[in-house]
Amino acid sequence: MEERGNISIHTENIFPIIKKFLYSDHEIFLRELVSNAVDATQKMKRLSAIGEYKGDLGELKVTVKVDKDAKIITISDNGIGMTAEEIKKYINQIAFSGATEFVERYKDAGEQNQIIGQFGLGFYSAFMVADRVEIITKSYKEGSEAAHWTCDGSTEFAIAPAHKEDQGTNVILNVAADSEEFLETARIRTILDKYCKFLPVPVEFEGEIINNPNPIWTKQPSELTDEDYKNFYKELYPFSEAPLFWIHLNVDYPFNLTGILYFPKLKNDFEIQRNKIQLYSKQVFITDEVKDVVPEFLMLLHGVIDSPDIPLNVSRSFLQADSNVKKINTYITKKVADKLNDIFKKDRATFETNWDDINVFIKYGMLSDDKFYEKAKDFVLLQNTEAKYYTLEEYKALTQANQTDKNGQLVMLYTTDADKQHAFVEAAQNRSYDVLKLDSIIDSHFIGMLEQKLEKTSLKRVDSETIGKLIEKDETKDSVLNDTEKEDLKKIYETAINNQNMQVEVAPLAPDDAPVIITLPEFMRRMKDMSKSGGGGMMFMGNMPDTYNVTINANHSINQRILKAKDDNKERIARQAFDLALLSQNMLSGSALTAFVKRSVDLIDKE
Ligand SMILES: Nc1ncnc2c1ncn2[C@@H]1O[C@H](COP(=O)(O)OP(=O)(O)OP(=O)(O)O)[C@@H](O)[C@H]1O
Repeated sequence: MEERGNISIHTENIFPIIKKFLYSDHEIFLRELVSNAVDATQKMKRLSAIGEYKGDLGELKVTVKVDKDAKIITISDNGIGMTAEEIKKYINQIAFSGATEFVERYKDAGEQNQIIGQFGLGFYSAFMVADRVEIITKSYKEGSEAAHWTCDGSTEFAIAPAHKEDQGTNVILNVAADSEEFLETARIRTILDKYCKFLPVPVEFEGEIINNPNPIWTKQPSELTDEDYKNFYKELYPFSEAPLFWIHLNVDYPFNLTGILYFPKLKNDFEIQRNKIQLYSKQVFITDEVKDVVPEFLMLLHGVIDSPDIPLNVSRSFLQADSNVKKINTYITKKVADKLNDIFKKDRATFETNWDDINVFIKYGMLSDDKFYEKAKDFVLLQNTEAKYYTLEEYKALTQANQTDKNGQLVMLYTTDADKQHAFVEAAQNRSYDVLKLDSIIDSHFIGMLEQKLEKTSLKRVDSETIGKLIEKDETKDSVLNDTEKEDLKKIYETAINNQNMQVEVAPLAPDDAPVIITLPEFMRRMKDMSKSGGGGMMFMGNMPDTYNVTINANHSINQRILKAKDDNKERIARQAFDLALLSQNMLSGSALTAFVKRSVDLIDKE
């Protein structure tokens, strides 16, 4: 006999809310219904395991079918099914989650975490796409009668006896006119692929099993080979290059979390590579926007995190304040640091080979997270121009004796472009100084951080001063020129250069140092860099022209020759020497370059 009734008071406003609130995400109905079907089959397994169900389980499976002509989507399972009473209780009284009762009854059997649904939207999300929903279901309980429930999206429902051979549930959606896009098999396949790819029970669509019910993150690391991890990466990102290495996460206290994080080969465009971590709850895909769950600097990693303890359908600000999320954040950071330390200790060669790809994570992490800095300071590497790698400690040991200045400050030299700054790198090497390669965007911040954290240490770009000034020692160099000669030389050069932004100075350098050296002071450059990246209230600096220091080597024979040259030739030679300095730094162009070439031809012609 058919029975009619009203869905409980809680539901008065639920349908408009479901339709409106979830408007943008209608496709989620399929995730919810397939998840319910999967839960029902899992419960069956559970009942069989604890001896409550003695029959043959058969092949537990969920099937999704689309009948475009009849405008119907059916989600079927051979799980526990429901009696008419259970439908009334679990489906009609929607505020009363069936899972709660299930857990109550079986909590002593353990593993109830596996059973509780956490997705919050539930069965009624079906009404986002259907104007009539039917359930035909038969309980696993012996002698149960099948039941047929129908509801048209109002608060009224009908329930009647039905015929169904096997236990299990068919949820039948009569798709609404405004949702017919979901009758396209391609669309359904895409949705299944997104949310159901790793559900723990086989899901069939169009005669095929579309999921991998045993993804590797649910297994023990000891069961898995490197090949397994690499293959899984391919499964997740079919078009990506093989990952460098990975971390298998596995924790059950104080929260539950499993997963695998991969270190990808980094491309230049970091933005594109973000949001490559997928968040699951009990193998159901939730989102790939993991901001707040994963520390910012680790968002460049790829992979999967699965946790039933992450609150899912809550607002962002709540997520940030959630204590589980904070713990998860800390845990992941620690695991990543430990893993890196492990590789560094066990296989430094591999660590060095991969440095180009991982240094951005590590530096970014050190900059943004003090705890990570504390761990990473032991394995962060500095690379010098000879492509050798040192830890901070090792590098200090290497340079301390030779590169400590007269004030006891250790000066580490670096280049941002070993080719362009070649003359300066060579001048440093001539003094047996070591030069680091710090050339990525993040390095300018990294340099600042090192200066703050390392005691009595500064970093200077190799072309920011003449070598004698970069690392000032106590020794004073004798000058071959007296003060009047120096003053004369300065004036000759000033006239020859004729540019206010070039600060000329005459200094006694080594005779084999270059005759003219042009430098952009470290302080000036950093301020300009800062204003370019919009920080530090230094915006005005960005518009100022670069002011270079031009150091004339008093001890170089050319400069002595200039003083002795005929008056009309003095400035010509000075200009030529200055242009050569510009040339060595790639700063000579336009009419100055043309003039230089002409002058050079003249000079050769005269020889
Ligand atoms: N395919 C099914 N087979 C058996 N029981 C089902 C099925 N679908 C739903 N149910 C019952 O209906 C209840 C309500 O489902 P609903 O999806 O609204 O909430 P839930 O699954 O408990 O929690 P969630 O909000 O996570 O979905 C379930 O707990 C379950 O007892």
